[in-house]
Amino acid sequence: MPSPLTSLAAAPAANFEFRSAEHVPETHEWPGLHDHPSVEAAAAGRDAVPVVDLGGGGDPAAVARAVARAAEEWGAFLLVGHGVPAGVAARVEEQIAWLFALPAADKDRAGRRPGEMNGYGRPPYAVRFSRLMWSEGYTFAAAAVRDEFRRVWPDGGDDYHRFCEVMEEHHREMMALGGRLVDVLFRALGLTDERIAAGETERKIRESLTATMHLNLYPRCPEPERAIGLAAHTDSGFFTLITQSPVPGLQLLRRGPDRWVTVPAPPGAFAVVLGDLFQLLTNGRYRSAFHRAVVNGDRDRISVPYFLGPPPDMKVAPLAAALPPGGKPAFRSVTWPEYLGVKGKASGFDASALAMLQVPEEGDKKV
Ligand SMILES: C=C1C[C@]23C[C@@]1(O)CC[C@H]2[C@@]12CCC[C@@](C)(C(=O)O1)[C@H]2[C@@H]3C(=O)O
Ligand SMILES: O=C(O)CCC(=O)C(=O)O
Ligand SMILES: [Fe+2]
Repeated sequence: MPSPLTSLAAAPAANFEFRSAEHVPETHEWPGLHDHPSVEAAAAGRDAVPVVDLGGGGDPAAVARAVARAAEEWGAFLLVGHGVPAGVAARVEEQIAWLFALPAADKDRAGRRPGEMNGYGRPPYAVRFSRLMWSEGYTFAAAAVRDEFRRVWPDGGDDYHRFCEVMEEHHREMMALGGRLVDVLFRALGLTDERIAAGETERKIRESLTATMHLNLYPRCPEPERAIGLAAHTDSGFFTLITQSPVPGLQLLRRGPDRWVTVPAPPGAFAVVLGDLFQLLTNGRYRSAFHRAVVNGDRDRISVPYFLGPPPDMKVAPLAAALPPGGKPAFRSVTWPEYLGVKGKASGFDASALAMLQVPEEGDKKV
C-alpha cells in the first residue's frame, strides 16, 4: 500500500457515496491508524483531558493556572461554564445536517476550486495524502457567510436565510468567546490585566482576530477501524473552538507511551485546541495539539471547528512577555499565509514545521 503522505493528484474527483458504502474501499483505507492504541479519557490522572470552567465566579488566578497547565501539557482542554446558550450549538448542528443532505449538484456548485481555501469538499491539507478521508467538509470565512452560501442557494430563499442567520449567531458567540479566551490565555502566561489591555501587540491580537469555519460531517462508517475522518494534524492558527455533537471522535495524541486519547463530548462543552501560531507566539511555552477525528460505526458525527488567528497581513512573533528574563525569541516572525506555505513543505502536517522558523542560538555553527 502506498504511503498516505504522497500527493493526491491522481485521486478520483467524483464524490464518494458514503451512504451506500457497505465496505471501506481501498481509496479510503488508511495504513498505520492503529500504530498507537486508542484509549478512552480517564476520569482522573494522566489521561484525564483537562477541563476549564469559565463560569461560577471561580478564582481567576485558579482558572489561569488550570489553563497554563493544560496549554503546556496538552495544548488542548474542554471548556465549560462559557455562557454560550445551549440552543446555539443545537441549531448549528441541525443546519449543517441539512446542508450536507442537499443534492450533490447543489453542494458541487460551491466546490472548492484548486488553490482556494473556501468551499465545499475535502479539507485543504487533503491534497497531501494518497488516501481519502471519511468526511465531507465546507470551509468559509465566518464574516462572509451570506456571500459564500449564495453559491449553494443562488436564489436566496428561506433555507438560505435560516442557514445564514444560524451561522452568524454562532460566529457572534464564538468571536466573543474567542476574545475572552485570548485574555485568559495571556493571563495564564503571567501577563497582568493592565498589560493585556494596554500592551500594543496584545491589544492588536485581541482586536484583529479573524475567524474561519470548517464544517465537518463524518458519515456513519461500515468499517470504522479502517477509515479516518480527519487525518492527524495540528491546526495552524492561534486556537480552535470545536463544537462537537454528542458522538465522540476527536482524539489527542499523548506521548510516552504514545496513545490516542478520545476526548469526551459532554453536552455544551467546547474542545479548545491550540494551533502552531500560538506555540510561536508563546515562544514555545504553550504547544499546539496533534489531533485527529475517528469515525463511528453506528452514527454520523458533526463537528464545527471555529479557527481563530491573525489577519493575513499580520506578522506574528514571540511575545516579549513570553521570553525568559534576558532571553531571545526562539522563532522569527511570520504571517499566517507564510506559515501555511512553510507547513506545506514540511514532511508531516504538524508543529515540526515551526523548526524552519527557529532562530539559531548564539554560538550555533553557521553552515
Ligand atoms: C483557517 C484555516 C485552518 C485550516 C486551513 C484554513 O484555511 C481552513 C480550514 C482549516 C483546516 C481544517 C481541517 C484540517 C486543516 C489542517 C486543513 O487542511 O483545513 C485545517 C487548517 C489549519 O489549521 O491549518
Ligand atoms: O472533528 C473534530 O472534532 C476535529 C476537527 C478538526 O480537527 C479540524 O477540522 O481541524
Ligand atoms: Fe484540527
